[in-house]
Amino acid sequence: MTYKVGLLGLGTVGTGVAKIFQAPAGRHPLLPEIEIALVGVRSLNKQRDVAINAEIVTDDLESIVNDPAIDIVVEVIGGIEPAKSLILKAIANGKHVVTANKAVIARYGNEIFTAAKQKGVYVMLEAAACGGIPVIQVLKQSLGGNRISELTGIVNGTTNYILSRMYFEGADFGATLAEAQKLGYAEADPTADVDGFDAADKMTILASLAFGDRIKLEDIYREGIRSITSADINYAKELGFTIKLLGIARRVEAKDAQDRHLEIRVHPTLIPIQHPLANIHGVTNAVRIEGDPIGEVVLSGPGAGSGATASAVVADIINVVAVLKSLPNQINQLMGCSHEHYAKIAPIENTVTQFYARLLTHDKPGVIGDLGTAFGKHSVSLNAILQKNTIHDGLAEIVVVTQKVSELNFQQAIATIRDLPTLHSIPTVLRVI
Ligand SMILES: NC(=O)c1ccc[n+]([C@@H]2O[C@H](COP(=O)([O-])OP(=O)(O)OC[C@H]3O[C@@H](n4cnc5c(N)ncnc54)[C@H](OP(=O)(O)O)[C@@H]3O)[C@@H](O)[C@H]2O)c1
Ligand SMILES: N[C@@H](CCO)C(=O)O
Repeated sequence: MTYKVGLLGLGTVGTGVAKIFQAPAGRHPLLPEIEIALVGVRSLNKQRDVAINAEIVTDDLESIVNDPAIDIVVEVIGGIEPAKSLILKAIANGKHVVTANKAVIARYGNEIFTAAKQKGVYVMLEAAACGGIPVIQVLKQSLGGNRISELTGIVNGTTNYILSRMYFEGADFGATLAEAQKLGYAEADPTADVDGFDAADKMTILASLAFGDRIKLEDIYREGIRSITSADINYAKELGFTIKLLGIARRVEAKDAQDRHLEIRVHPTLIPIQHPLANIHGVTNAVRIEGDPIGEVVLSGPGAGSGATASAVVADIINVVAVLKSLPNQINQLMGCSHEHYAKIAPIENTVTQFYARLLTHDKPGVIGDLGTAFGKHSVSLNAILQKNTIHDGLAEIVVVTQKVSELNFQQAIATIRDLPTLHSIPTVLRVI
Protein backbone atom coordinates (compact mmCIF):
# COMPACT_ATOMS: atom_id res chain seq x y z
CA MET A 1 0.00 0.00 0.00
CA THR A 2 1.18 3.54 -0.74
CA TYR A 3 0.30 6.28 1.75
CA LYS A 4 -0.80 9.47 0.04
CA VAL A 5 0.26 12.91 1.22
CA GLY A 6 -1.49 16.15 0.31
CA LEU A 7 1.18 18.87 0.58
CA LEU A 8 -0.29 22.32 1.28
CA GLY A 9 2.44 24.82 0.37
CA LEU A 10 5.48 24.60 -1.88
CA GLY A 11 7.56 27.44 -0.47
CA THR A 12 10.76 27.14 1.59
CA VAL A 13 9.58 24.18 3.68
CA GLY A 14 7.30 22.49 1.12
CA THR A 15 10.11 22.49 -1.44
CA GLY A 16 12.47 20.88 1.08
CA VAL A 17 9.88 18.18 1.80
CA ALA A 18 9.33 17.46 -1.91
CA LYS A 19 13.10 17.19 -2.46
CA ILE A 20 13.45 14.54 0.26
CA PHE A 21 10.69 12.42 -1.29
CA GLN A 22 12.32 12.76 -4.72
CA ALA A 23 15.61 11.32 -3.42
CA PRO A 24 14.71 8.56 -0.95
CA ALA A 25 17.91 6.51 -1.33
CA GLY A 26 19.78 6.08 1.95
CA ARG A 27 16.93 7.54 4.02
CA HIS A 28 14.18 5.77 5.99
CA PRO A 29 12.92 2.53 4.34
CA LEU A 30 9.29 3.72 4.58
CA LEU A 31 9.87 6.71 2.28
CA PRO A 32 9.26 4.79 -0.97
CA GLU A 33 5.87 3.74 0.45
CA ILE A 34 4.78 7.37 0.76
CA GLU A 35 3.77 9.51 -2.21
CA ILE A 36 3.17 13.23 -2.51
CA ALA A 37 -0.09 12.86 -4.40
CA LEU A 38 -1.29 16.48 -4.47
CA VAL A 39 0.35 19.85 -3.91
CA GLY A 40 -1.50 23.07 -3.07
CA VAL A 41 -0.08 26.52 -3.81
CA ARG A 42 -1.36 30.08 -4.15
CA SER A 43 0.15 30.87 -7.52
CA LEU A 44 0.17 28.21 -10.23
CA ASN A 45 2.57 30.14 -12.49
CA LYS A 46 5.38 30.67 -10.01
CA GLN A 47 8.87 29.37 -10.85
CA ARG A 48 9.68 26.50 -8.43
CA ASP A 49 13.01 25.26 -7.03
CA VAL A 50 11.84 21.68 -7.37
CA ALA A 51 10.46 19.81 -10.38
CA ILE A 52 6.86 18.79 -9.68
CA ASN A 53 4.40 17.21 -12.11
CA ALA A 54 2.10 20.14 -12.93
CA GLU A 55 -0.90 17.75 -12.96
CA ILE A 56 -0.75 17.27 -9.19
CA VAL A 57 -0.44 20.99 -8.40
CA THR A 58 -3.59 22.98 -7.64
CA ASP A 59 -4.58 26.30 -6.14
CA ASP A 60 -7.75 24.72 -4.74
CA LEU A 61 -6.44 23.64 -1.34
CA GLU A 62 -9.90 22.59 -0.11
CA SER A 63 -9.99 19.95 -2.82
CA ILE A 64 -6.87 18.39 -1.25
CA VAL A 65 -8.22 18.21 2.30
CA ASN A 66 -11.53 16.86 0.95
CA ASP A 67 -9.93 14.25 -1.32
CA PRO A 68 -10.78 10.76 0.03
CA ALA A 69 -7.53 9.36 -1.39
CA ILE A 70 -5.33 11.54 0.83
CA ASP A 71 -4.15 9.93 4.09
CA ILE A 72 -1.95 12.70 5.51
CA VAL A 73 -2.27 16.44 5.00
CA VAL A 74 0.99 18.37 5.42
CA GLU A 75 0.29 22.05 6.13
CA VAL A 76 3.27 24.26 5.31
CA ILE A 77 1.53 27.36 4.01
CA GLY A 78 1.88 29.35 7.26
CA GLY A 79 -0.25 32.18 8.66
CA ILE A 80 -3.52 31.71 10.52
CA GLU A 81 -6.06 31.49 7.69
CA PRO A 82 -6.67 29.51 5.58
CA ALA A 83 -4.18 27.22 7.39
CA LYS A 84 -6.30 26.74 10.51
CA SER A 85 -9.53 25.98 8.59
CA LEU A 86 -7.73 23.60 6.26
CA ILE A 87 -6.22 21.72 9.23
CA LEU A 88 -9.63 21.43 10.90
CA LYS A 89 -11.26 20.32 7.66
CA ALA A 90 -8.57 17.69 7.12
CA ILE A 91 -9.17 16.38 10.64
CA ALA A 92 -12.95 16.39 10.14
CA ASN A 93 -12.35 14.30 7.02
CA GLY A 94 -10.37 11.75 9.07
CA LYS A 95 -6.93 12.71 7.79
CA HIS A 96 -3.76 12.84 9.84
CA VAL A 97 -2.08 16.24 9.86
CA VAL A 98 1.56 17.25 9.93
CA THR A 99 2.15 20.98 10.40
CA ALA A 100 5.07 23.38 10.84
CA ASN A 101 2.69 26.16 11.82
CA LYS A 102 3.50 27.29 15.37
CA ALA A 103 1.30 30.38 15.00
CA VAL A 104 -1.81 28.24 14.48
CA ILE A 105 -0.87 25.62 17.09
CA ALA A 106 -0.02 28.22 19.77
CA ARG A 107 -3.41 29.92 19.28
CA TYR A 108 -5.74 27.10 18.29
CA GLY A 109 -3.90 23.98 19.48
CA ASN A 110 -6.64 23.09 21.97
CA GLU A 111 -9.38 23.22 19.36
CA ILE A 112 -7.24 21.30 16.89
CA PHE A 113 -6.12 18.55 19.33
CA THR A 114 -9.63 18.15 20.70
CA ALA A 115 -10.98 17.69 17.16
CA ALA A 116 -8.16 15.26 16.37
CA LYS A 117 -8.85 13.22 19.51
CA GLN A 118 -12.52 12.98 18.62
CA LYS A 119 -11.70 11.86 15.10
CA GLY A 120 -8.88 9.51 16.16
CA VAL A 121 -6.25 11.15 13.96
CA TYR A 122 -2.76 12.44 14.65
CA VAL A 123 -1.61 16.06 14.53
CA MET A 124 2.18 16.16 14.40
CA LEU A 125 4.21 19.33 14.85
CA GLU A 126 7.92 18.55 15.14
CA ALA A 127 8.76 21.31 12.66
CA ALA A 128 6.78 23.92 14.59
CA ALA A 129 9.55 24.49 17.15
CA CYS A 130 13.30 24.76 16.56
CA GLY A 131 13.33 23.68 12.91
CA GLY A 132 15.41 20.52 12.52
CA ILE A 133 16.00 19.81 16.23
CA PRO A 134 13.82 16.84 17.26
CA VAL A 135 12.81 18.56 20.50
CA ILE A 136 9.07 17.77 20.35
CA GLN A 137 9.74 14.03 20.17
CA VAL A 138 12.24 14.35 23.01
CA LEU A 139 9.72 16.14 25.25
CA LYS A 140 6.79 13.86 24.31
CA GLN A 141 8.66 10.58 24.56
CA SER A 142 12.38 10.41 25.27
CA LEU A 143 12.25 12.49 28.47
CA GLY A 144 8.83 11.14 29.52
CA GLY A 145 10.26 9.68 32.73
CA ASN A 146 11.46 13.05 33.94
CA ARG A 147 9.90 15.84 35.92
CA ILE A 148 11.00 18.88 33.98
CA SER A 149 11.80 21.97 36.01
CA GLU A 150 13.18 24.31 33.36
CA LEU A 151 13.36 24.71 29.59
CA THR A 152 15.44 27.55 28.22
CA GLY A 153 16.14 28.02 24.56
CA ILE A 154 17.24 29.99 21.58
CA VAL A 155 14.15 29.10 19.59
CA ASN A 156 14.20 31.60 16.74
CA GLY A 157 16.79 31.22 13.98
CA THR A 158 16.30 34.62 12.34
CA THR A 159 17.02 36.65 15.47
CA ASN A 160 19.95 34.44 16.44
CA TYR A 161 21.35 34.93 12.94
CA ILE A 162 20.96 38.72 13.25
CA LEU A 163 22.41 38.95 16.78
CA SER A 164 25.36 36.67 15.88
CA ARG A 165 26.24 38.78 12.85
CA MET A 166 25.97 41.93 14.97
CA TYR A 167 28.19 40.34 17.65
CA PHE A 168 30.93 39.04 15.36
CA GLU A 169 30.92 41.53 12.49
CA GLY A 170 29.16 44.59 13.83
CA ALA A 171 26.66 43.94 11.02
CA ASP A 172 23.71 46.23 10.42
CA PHE A 173 20.36 45.01 11.78
CA GLY A 174 18.26 45.78 8.66
CA ALA A 175 20.72 44.35 6.14
CA THR A 176 21.12 41.16 8.18
CA LEU A 177 17.37 40.73 8.46
CA ALA A 178 17.11 41.05 4.67
CA GLU A 179 19.71 38.27 4.33
CA ALA A 180 17.81 36.04 6.77
CA GLN A 181 14.71 36.57 4.62
CA LYS A 182 16.63 35.67 1.47
CA LEU A 183 17.93 32.50 3.13
CA GLY A 184 14.34 31.42 3.91
CA TYR A 185 14.73 31.72 7.70
CA ALA A 186 12.28 34.53 8.39
CA GLU A 187 8.50 34.34 8.61
CA ALA A 188 6.42 35.83 5.77
CA ASP A 189 6.06 38.87 8.05
CA PRO A 190 9.47 39.08 9.80
CA THR A 191 7.91 41.15 12.59
CA ALA A 192 6.98 37.75 14.01
CA ASP A 193 10.69 36.94 14.37
CA VAL A 194 12.10 40.34 15.32
CA ASP A 195 9.45 41.20 17.92
CA GLY A 196 9.53 37.78 19.60
CA PHE A 197 6.05 36.57 18.52
CA ASP A 198 7.45 33.47 16.80
CA ALA A 199 9.56 32.60 19.86
CA ALA A 200 6.52 33.09 22.13
CA ASP A 201 4.46 30.76 19.90
CA LYS A 202 7.19 28.13 20.16
CA MET A 203 7.52 28.54 23.94
CA THR A 204 3.75 27.99 24.27
CA ILE A 205 4.18 24.64 22.53
CA LEU A 206 7.41 23.61 24.27
CA ALA A 207 6.27 24.62 27.77
CA SER A 208 2.98 22.81 27.30
CA LEU A 209 4.84 19.60 26.45
CA ALA A 210 7.48 20.10 29.15
CA PHE A 211 5.07 20.85 32.00
CA GLY A 212 1.99 18.92 30.87
CA ASP A 213 -0.52 21.76 30.97
CA ARG A 214 -2.23 24.00 28.46
CA ILE A 215 -0.56 27.38 28.09
CA LYS A 216 -2.29 30.58 27.07
CA LEU A 217 -0.13 32.48 24.60
CA GLU A 218 -1.28 35.79 26.07
CA ASP A 219 0.18 34.81 29.49
CA ILE A 220 3.70 34.76 28.05
CA TYR A 221 5.74 37.93 28.54
CA ARG A 222 7.36 38.89 25.22
CA GLU A 223 9.94 41.39 24.03
CA GLY A 224 11.82 41.42 20.72
CA ILE A 225 15.31 42.46 19.70
CA ARG A 226 14.66 45.84 18.04
CA SER A 227 16.13 47.79 20.98
CA ILE A 228 19.52 46.02 20.81
CA THR A 229 22.28 48.20 19.40
CA SER A 230 25.93 47.53 18.67
CA ALA A 231 26.69 49.61 21.80
CA ASP A 232 24.79 47.07 23.95
CA ILE A 233 26.51 44.15 22.25
CA ASN A 234 29.94 45.70 22.89
CA TYR A 235 29.17 46.52 26.53
CA ALA A 236 27.85 42.99 27.02
CA LYS A 237 31.11 41.62 25.56
CA GLU A 238 33.15 43.85 27.87
CA LEU A 239 31.20 42.52 30.84
CA GLY A 240 31.62 38.86 29.77
CA PHE A 241 28.20 38.29 28.20
CA THR A 242 26.61 37.72 24.85
CA ILE A 243 23.05 38.79 23.95
CA LYS A 244 20.49 36.26 22.69
CA LEU A 245 16.72 36.22 22.31
CA LEU A 246 15.82 33.57 24.89
CA GLY A 247 12.67 31.71 25.74
CA ILE A 248 12.67 30.86 29.45
CA ALA A 249 10.12 28.54 31.05
CA ARG A 250 10.39 27.46 34.69
CA ARG A 251 8.33 25.53 37.16
CA VAL A 252 8.16 27.51 40.42
CA GLU A 253 7.55 25.23 43.39
CA ALA A 254 5.72 26.19 46.58
CA LYS A 255 4.62 24.32 49.70
CA ASP A 256 1.00 25.10 49.00
CA ALA A 257 -0.20 23.52 45.75
CA GLN A 258 -2.26 26.68 45.06
CA ASP A 259 0.94 28.73 44.84
CA ARG A 260 2.75 26.50 42.36
CA HIS A 261 3.02 28.14 39.00
CA LEU A 262 5.09 28.57 35.85
CA GLU A 263 7.22 31.47 34.71
CA ILE A 264 7.37 31.81 30.92
CA ARG A 265 8.99 34.71 29.10
CA VAL A 266 10.66 35.64 25.85
CA HIS A 267 13.12 38.53 25.77
CA PRO A 268 16.64 39.48 24.73
CA THR A 269 18.93 38.24 27.47
CA LEU A 270 22.53 38.73 28.52
CA ILE A 271 24.10 35.26 28.81
CA PRO A 272 27.47 34.69 30.52
CA ILE A 273 29.91 33.44 27.89
CA GLN A 274 30.46 30.15 29.74
CA HIS A 275 26.71 29.26 29.61
CA PRO A 276 25.83 26.36 27.23
CA LEU A 277 23.59 28.65 25.14
CA ALA A 278 26.16 31.45 24.76
CA ASN A 279 28.03 29.79 21.91
CA ILE A 280 25.01 28.93 19.79
CA HIS A 281 25.39 31.18 16.77
CA GLY A 282 23.85 31.90 13.39
CA VAL A 283 20.61 30.14 12.49
CA THR A 284 21.36 27.43 15.05
CA ASN A 285 18.81 26.95 17.82
CA ALA A 286 19.39 25.21 21.14
CA VAL A 287 17.21 24.10 23.99
CA ARG A 288 18.48 23.39 27.48
CA ILE A 289 16.17 21.15 29.49
CA GLU A 290 16.56 20.45 33.18
CA GLY A 291 14.75 17.41 34.53
CA ASP A 292 14.69 14.98 37.38
CA PRO A 293 16.37 12.51 37.35
CA ILE A 294 18.25 13.21 34.13
CA GLY A 295 19.78 16.58 35.04
CA GLU A 296 20.70 18.80 32.13
CA VAL A 297 20.12 17.99 28.44
CA VAL A 298 21.11 20.43 25.68
CA LEU A 299 19.84 19.92 22.14
CA SER A 300 21.11 22.06 19.31
CA GLY A 301 20.81 22.18 15.54
CA PRO A 302 19.60 24.28 12.62
CA GLY A 303 16.54 26.20 13.72
CA ALA A 304 15.21 27.32 10.33
CA GLY A 305 15.67 26.85 6.61
CA SER A 306 14.35 24.55 3.96
CA GLY A 307 16.27 21.30 4.56
CA ALA A 308 16.32 21.48 8.35
CA THR A 309 12.59 22.09 8.63
CA ALA A 310 11.76 19.52 5.96
CA SER A 311 13.77 16.99 7.97
CA ALA A 312 11.35 17.47 10.89
CA VAL A 313 8.24 17.42 8.67
CA VAL A 314 9.30 14.19 6.95
CA ALA A 315 10.12 12.58 10.32
CA ASP A 316 6.52 13.28 11.39
CA ILE A 317 5.14 11.81 8.17
CA ILE A 318 7.27 8.68 8.63
CA ASN A 319 6.15 8.37 12.28
CA VAL A 320 2.49 8.53 11.30
CA VAL A 321 2.95 5.98 8.51
CA ALA A 322 4.95 3.68 10.82
CA VAL A 323 2.12 3.69 13.37
CA LEU A 324 -0.56 3.28 10.69
CA LYS A 325 1.29 0.24 9.36
CA SER A 326 1.70 -1.43 12.76
CA LEU A 327 -1.50 -0.30 14.52
CA PRO A 328 -3.88 0.70 11.73
CA ASN A 329 -6.96 1.08 13.95
CA GLN A 330 -5.42 2.38 17.12
CA ILE A 331 -4.29 5.82 18.16
CA ASN A 332 -1.02 5.83 20.04
CA GLN A 333 -1.19 8.29 22.95
CA LEU A 334 2.52 9.08 22.70
CA MET A 335 2.07 10.45 19.22
CA GLY A 336 -0.66 12.94 20.06
CA CYS A 337 -0.65 15.76 22.54
CA SER A 338 -3.66 16.98 24.41
CA HIS A 339 -3.74 18.46 27.89
CA GLU A 340 -6.79 19.14 30.01
CA HIS A 341 -5.81 22.00 32.32
CA TYR A 342 -4.38 25.47 31.91
CA ALA A 343 -1.13 26.27 33.70
CA LYS A 344 -0.97 29.12 36.19
CA ILE A 345 1.64 31.52 34.83
CA ALA A 346 3.13 34.27 36.98
CA PRO A 347 3.01 37.87 35.71
CA ILE A 348 6.42 39.27 34.75
CA GLU A 349 6.41 41.61 37.82
CA ASN A 350 6.79 38.54 40.06
CA THR A 351 9.99 37.26 38.45
CA VAL A 352 13.40 37.66 40.00
CA THR A 353 16.38 38.17 37.73
CA GLN A 354 19.45 40.30 37.05
CA PHE A 355 19.15 43.34 34.81
CA TYR A 356 21.42 45.27 32.46
CA ALA A 357 20.63 48.92 31.78
CA ARG A 358 22.36 51.46 29.54
CA LEU A 359 21.73 55.02 30.65
CA LEU A 360 22.66 58.32 29.04
CA THR A 361 23.27 61.01 31.65
CA HIS A 362 24.35 64.62 31.65
CA ASP A 363 28.08 64.64 32.37
CA LYS A 364 27.89 66.31 35.80
CA PRO A 365 29.37 65.42 39.19
CA GLY A 366 27.13 63.31 41.42
CA VAL A 367 25.45 61.35 38.66
CA ILE A 368 26.67 57.98 39.91
CA GLY A 369 25.61 58.94 43.42
CA ASP A 370 22.10 59.84 42.20
CA LEU A 371 21.79 56.51 40.43
CA GLY A 372 23.08 54.56 43.44
CA THR A 373 20.56 56.31 45.70
CA ALA A 374 17.67 55.60 43.32
CA PHE A 375 18.58 51.92 42.98
CA GLY A 376 19.17 51.62 46.74
CA LYS A 377 15.79 53.18 47.52
CA HIS A 378 14.14 50.26 45.73
CA SER A 379 16.47 47.58 47.15
CA VAL A 380 18.29 47.07 43.84
CA SER A 381 21.94 46.13 44.42
CA LEU A 382 24.45 46.55 41.63
CA ASN A 383 26.89 43.91 40.44
CA ALA A 384 28.84 45.92 37.88
CA ILE A 385 29.00 49.47 36.63
CA LEU A 386 30.76 50.90 33.56
CA GLN A 387 31.06 54.60 32.87
CA LYS A 388 32.11 56.06 29.51
CA ASN A 389 32.67 59.78 29.35
CA THR A 390 33.37 59.78 25.64
CA ILE A 391 29.84 60.52 24.57
CA HIS A 392 29.10 63.68 22.63
CA ASP A 393 26.99 66.73 23.57
CA GLY A 394 27.93 66.66 27.26
CA LEU A 395 26.40 63.23 27.79
CA ALA A 396 28.01 60.27 29.51
CA GLU A 397 27.01 56.64 29.08
CA ILE A 398 26.64 54.46 32.16
CA VAL A 399 25.99 50.75 32.05
CA VAL A 400 24.87 48.86 35.14
CA VAL A 401 24.30 45.18 35.83
CA THR A 402 22.24 44.48 38.92
CA GLN A 403 22.25 41.54 41.28
CA LYS A 404 19.14 39.32 41.22
CA VAL A 405 16.21 41.58 42.07
CA SER A 406 12.47 41.49 41.66
CA GLU A 407 11.18 42.86 38.36
CA LEU A 408 8.81 45.12 40.29
CA ASN A 409 11.61 46.69 42.38
CA PHE A 410 13.78 47.17 39.32
CA GLN A 411 11.00 48.83 37.31
CA GLN A 412 10.24 51.12 40.26
CA ALA A 413 13.93 52.09 40.46
CA ILE A 414 13.94 52.81 36.72
CA ALA A 415 10.85 54.99 37.12
CA THR A 416 12.64 56.97 39.87
CA ILE A 417 15.76 57.31 37.69
CA ARG A 418 13.70 58.62 34.77
CA ASP A 419 12.76 61.59 36.98
CA LEU A 420 16.37 62.47 37.88
CA PRO A 421 17.41 65.86 36.45
CA THR A 422 20.81 64.33 35.61
CA LEU A 423 19.26 61.64 33.39
CA HIS A 424 19.03 62.15 29.63
CA SER A 425 17.51 58.79 28.59
CA ILE A 426 17.56 55.02 29.12
CA PRO A 427 18.08 53.51 25.66
CA THR A 428 18.22 49.85 26.78
CA VAL A 429 17.06 47.64 29.61
CA LEU A 430 17.74 43.91 29.29
CA ARG A 431 17.50 40.88 31.53
CA VAL A 432 20.41 38.60 32.39
CA ILE A 433 20.28 34.84 32.84
N1 LIG B 1 11.06 28.78 6.67
C1 LIG B 1 11.48 28.15 7.77
O1 LIG B 1 12.67 28.05 8.06
C2 LIG B 1 10.47 27.52 8.68
C3 LIG B 1 10.93 26.74 9.76
C4 LIG B 1 10.00 26.14 10.61
C5 LIG B 1 8.67 26.35 10.40
N2 LIG B 1 8.25 27.12 9.37
C6 LIG B 1 6.81 27.27 9.15
O2 LIG B 1 6.46 26.60 7.97
C7 LIG B 1 5.38 27.26 7.35
C8 LIG B 1 5.74 27.60 5.89
O3 LIG B 1 6.86 28.43 5.91
P1 LIG B 1 7.69 28.72 4.56
O4 LIG B 1 8.91 29.46 5.00
O5 LIG B 1 7.82 27.51 3.75
O6 LIG B 1 6.69 29.76 3.85
P2 LIG B 1 6.75 30.26 2.34
O7 LIG B 1 8.10 30.07 1.77
O8 LIG B 1 6.15 31.60 2.34
O9 LIG B 1 5.77 29.24 1.58
C9 LIG B 1 4.39 29.25 1.78
C10 LIG B 1 3.74 28.36 0.73
O10 LIG B 1 2.35 28.30 0.99
C11 LIG B 1 1.62 28.75 -0.16
N3 LIG B 1 0.51 29.56 0.33
C12 LIG B 1 0.57 30.55 1.23
N4 LIG B 1 -0.66 31.05 1.43
C13 LIG B 1 -1.49 30.36 0.64
C14 LIG B 1 -2.90 30.43 0.38
N5 LIG B 1 -3.67 31.30 0.99
N6 LIG B 1 -3.42 29.56 -0.50
C15 LIG B 1 -2.63 28.67 -1.13
N7 LIG B 1 -1.30 28.55 -0.93
C16 LIG B 1 -0.75 29.41 -0.06
C17 LIG B 1 2.57 29.56 -1.00
O11 LIG B 1 2.17 29.47 -2.35
P3 LIG B 1 3.02 30.17 -3.52
O12 LIG B 1 4.34 29.45 -3.54
O13 LIG B 1 2.22 29.94 -4.74
O14 LIG B 1 3.15 31.60 -3.10
C18 LIG B 1 3.91 28.85 -0.70
O15 LIG B 1 4.07 27.77 -1.57
C19 LIG B 1 5.05 28.46 8.24
O16 LIG B 1 4.05 28.08 9.15
C20 LIG B 1 6.37 28.69 8.99
O17 LIG B 1 6.17 29.32 10.23
C21 LIG B 1 9.11 27.70 8.50
N1 LIG C 1 11.18 32.17 11.26
C1 LIG C 1 11.50 31.06 12.08
C2 LIG C 1 11.46 29.80 11.26
C3 LIG C 1 11.66 28.56 12.06
O1 LIG C 1 10.57 28.33 12.91
C4 LIG C 1 12.87 31.26 12.70
O2 LIG C 1 13.62 32.12 12.24
O3 LIG C 1 13.19 30.56 13.66
